[in-house]
Amino acid sequence: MLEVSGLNAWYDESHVLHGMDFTVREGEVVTLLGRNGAGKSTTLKSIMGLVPKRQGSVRFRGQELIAARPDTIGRQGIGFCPEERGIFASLSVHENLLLPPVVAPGGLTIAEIHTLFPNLQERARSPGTKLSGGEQQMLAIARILRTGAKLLLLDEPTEGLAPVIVQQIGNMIAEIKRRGFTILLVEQNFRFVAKLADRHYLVEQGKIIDMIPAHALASRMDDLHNRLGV
Ligand SMILES: Nc1ncnc2c1ncn2[C@@H]1O[C@H](COP(=O)(O)OP(=O)(O)OP(=O)(O)O)[C@@H](O)[C@H]1O
Repeated sequence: MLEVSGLNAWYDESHVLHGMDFTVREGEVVTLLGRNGAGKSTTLKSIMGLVPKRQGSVRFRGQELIAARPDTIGRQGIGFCPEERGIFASLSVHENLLLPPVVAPGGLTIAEIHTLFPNLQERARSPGTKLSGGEQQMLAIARILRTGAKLLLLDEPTEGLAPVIVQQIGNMIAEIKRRGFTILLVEQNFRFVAKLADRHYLVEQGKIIDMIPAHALASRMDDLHNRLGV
């Protein structure tokens, strides 16, 4: 579904990605693991066309997107949930949900979103500011499920959240996968991704240095703790 090859990215003079190569197949949950500053967020932003300069190849469903603009990339069916979540404080939960344009058929309806996220239904009229961190994260993910995007790029969805909320987000991602969405996930929370993902890519200094399938994760734990510094 997504094939990234030889991806380089820069912020002004700063060369951050140095030839990233990886793939995400339809229906998979795939993670990017790595230390702070390894280039994980920049990889998601580069796929979306949100870095000042990028080179290489990003193919989505066979179509080359390396020269495309962010709105064109979104309309191809890629949804991005940034680390800062992007909830509009002055809008209600319902208004936030309706904000992104529908880009393709097959997105979840508001009724389906409310079934999946009962909290968001209860809070439909509340302003974005009144939401807890966990509710904001759920809203940020729910919002892109509506658009018909089939590949979701999620940047650290559990950051700063309490363990019980992390568990809820995990259940929600498992349910989204069950419904046929494909997910590329950046995470620091190792325990969280271990249960969810099909494969893990290890990122170091702007490159993929290893790929670990889910079944091999247990035997690699010590090595990974050392490499990730967690
Ligand atoms: N907007 C920016 N301008 C300049 N440099 C940036 C910018 N954003 C990130 N960087 C730099 O790019 C490198 C990679 O950052 P990135 O955020 O992709 O790392 P990461 O692996 O996602 O880690 P983190 O979990 O800390 O976000 C870092 O050295 C960072 O300082």
